Amino acid sequence: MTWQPQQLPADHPPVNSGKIGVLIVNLGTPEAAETGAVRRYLGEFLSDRRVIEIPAIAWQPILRGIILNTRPKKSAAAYREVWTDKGSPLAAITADQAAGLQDRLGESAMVEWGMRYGEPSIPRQLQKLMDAGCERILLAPLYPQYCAATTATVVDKAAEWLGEKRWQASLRTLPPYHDDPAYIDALAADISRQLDALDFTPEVLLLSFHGMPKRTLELGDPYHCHCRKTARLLEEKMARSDLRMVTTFQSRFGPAKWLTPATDTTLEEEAAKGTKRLAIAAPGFSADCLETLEELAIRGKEQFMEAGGEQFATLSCLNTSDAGMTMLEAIIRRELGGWI
Ligand SMILES: C=CC1=C(C)c2cc3[nH]c(cc4nc(cc5[nH]c(cc1n2)c(C)c5CCC(=O)O)C(CCC(=O)O)=C4C)c(C)c3C=C
Ligand SMILES: [Fe+2]
Ligand SMILES: [Fe+2]
Repeated sequence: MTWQPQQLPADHPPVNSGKIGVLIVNLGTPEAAETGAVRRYLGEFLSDRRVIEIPAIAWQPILRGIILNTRPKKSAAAYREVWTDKGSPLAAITADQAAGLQDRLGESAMVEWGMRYGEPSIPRQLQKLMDAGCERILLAPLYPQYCAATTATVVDKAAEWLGEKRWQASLRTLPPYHDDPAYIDALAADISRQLDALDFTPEVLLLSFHGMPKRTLELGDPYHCHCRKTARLLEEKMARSDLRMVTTFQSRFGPAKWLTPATDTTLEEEAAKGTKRLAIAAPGFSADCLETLEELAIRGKEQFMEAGGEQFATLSCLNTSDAGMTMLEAIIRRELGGWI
């Protein structure tokens, strides 16, 4: 029997289009700063076995019976404090990063953005790229430090989608870039620029990374080591003898032991031991979000000032800064090597 084009499966892209797709991915965020939307988002996020490593039979009753009845109202109030005209900051900034990357890559690749939890979902965006003829796709989780709860779960979700395809697009994934000179240089330049623009001279620069349960370090997750290495390289690169740099971990969740030192207790301890002027940066977050704009810039400031601090500044993440976009373009282009 001779091959007929109409025999192509319905989900097949245009033949030999040769197009390349890039999907940048971040964590996910609620659709609205309202209790119901936050409950739906947290329900999906906190049901991920990569995020909460407790057997579902024990965890789901706690999640459905307690957490989803209490936390969404509190979190929605926090989201309202940082919500923008364009929606959640994390979604708005990620969309802008994709548009900026598209401008920089031009015709050589089609760029989309997606979220691991909520919308636009990874399957939806992978399908969009494939429908547009992309046969090769670079999946780029925008987490500089590898963590099973973030990087690996993005790859799991894409693999789940691939598992339903008869004819799969070829997929590459962006490796962690915690020690990549392009990333360290971008952070050093952007943080130095922001420090120089402050109207005070900080004594301490806190480098606050998202926390993880301590057990994940003991189980072999490289996340903690990646954060420490980023911090060490950044400190070396910035070479500021006038500034004491301290690495901390934020956003503790639940009763288990998390990585230490914790950002909130460090802020109080620093103030208590006499530090008056402090700046805080969050190098592990590619985009500003609830964790930086509310937890650090609002709650963190309150904690430091109430404990005796006098001047406090939260620095922006790389977002769509020149330094950040130049870094993103460089690491994505490198990964597309051989394709474009
Ligand atoms: C056990 C719970 C959590 C783990 C593990 C965890 C890991 C983790 N998270 C990020 C990045 C982000 N987390 C964000 C919000 C957020 N994180 C948790 C819990 C865990 N995170 C919760 C419950 C929330 C929601 C907000 C709240 O109710 O407090 C965000 C911001 C999302 C936004 O909409 O702005 C980011 C980004 C990393 C990098 C990480 C592990 C390394
Ligand atoms: Fe988180
Ligand atoms: Fe938080």
